[in-house]
Amino acid sequence: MHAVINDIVSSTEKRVQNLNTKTERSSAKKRSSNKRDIVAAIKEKKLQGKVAVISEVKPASPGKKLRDINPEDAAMIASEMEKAGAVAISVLTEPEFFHGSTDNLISVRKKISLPVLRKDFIIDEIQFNEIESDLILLIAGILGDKLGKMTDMAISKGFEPLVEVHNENELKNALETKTRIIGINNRDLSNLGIDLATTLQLIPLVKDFDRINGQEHTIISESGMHTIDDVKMVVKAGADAVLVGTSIIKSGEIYAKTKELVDALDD
Ligand SMILES: O=P(O)(O)OC[C@@H](O)[C@@H](O)c1c[nH]c2ccccc12
Repeated sequence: MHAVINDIVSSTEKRVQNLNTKTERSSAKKRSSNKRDIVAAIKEKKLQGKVAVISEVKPASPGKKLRDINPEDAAMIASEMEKAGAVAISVLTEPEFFHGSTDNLISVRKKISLPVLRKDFIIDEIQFNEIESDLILLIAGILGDKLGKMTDMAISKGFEPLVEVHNENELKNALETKTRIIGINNRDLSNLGIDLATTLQLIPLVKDFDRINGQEHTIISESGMHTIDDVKMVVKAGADAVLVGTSIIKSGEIYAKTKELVDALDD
């Protein structure tokens, strides 16, 4: 794997060690019971002819600062995203490489009523006890054969898992878990390169699997989408939702840019 992802994982291992010394393993937190159901919300958006946009509160990506975001800003940004019709809000909580924070997520979740995704590198179950969120990201390429167990554990803690894949092997692994939601990351974590064709290649494999097994996964195309045409392309290919961070944050017009993507299918 590439240096950046290795660095992110080692930095996450240190965070996990700190959590362990704080003995938070015993203070198991369950997500609060008022369920913000993203699967139902995505279906509803689609029925309205709108694009289900998961809009991301993202201060930076590795080596690229986007915008300083403190908890107060995070709530304001998320609130504009909600007004513009976003179906859910993703909040980076990884501190070192993405400049995120758990305080940003707490502040967002208090302010808005949409489902909130915790965007972080989850490698140990103790991280489930850190903070409440509606969804939690599990990255197949990082968890490897721990993916199934971590998915079960996330569900038992009351989280909706979003299992992220980037290639066919990771997808096969993901489809063996109990997740209802598959995220197809167009960004290759090993070199950070973007290729929207990743979504187009993997969607048919999910659809085939679902047809054969009588299942219905919700598919989210993630990363690297900037324009109305980008979004139209992945939706036409069968994506149920899109996850967009950089282009919304960088635009400086959170409401207008989110709305533009939500309305991408309007004539
Ligand atoms: O900023 P973008 O290219 O619109 O991408 C958003 C989101 O998909 C991206 O932040 C992301 C996808 N998977 C991740 C895993 C960890 C951290 C971040 C991510």
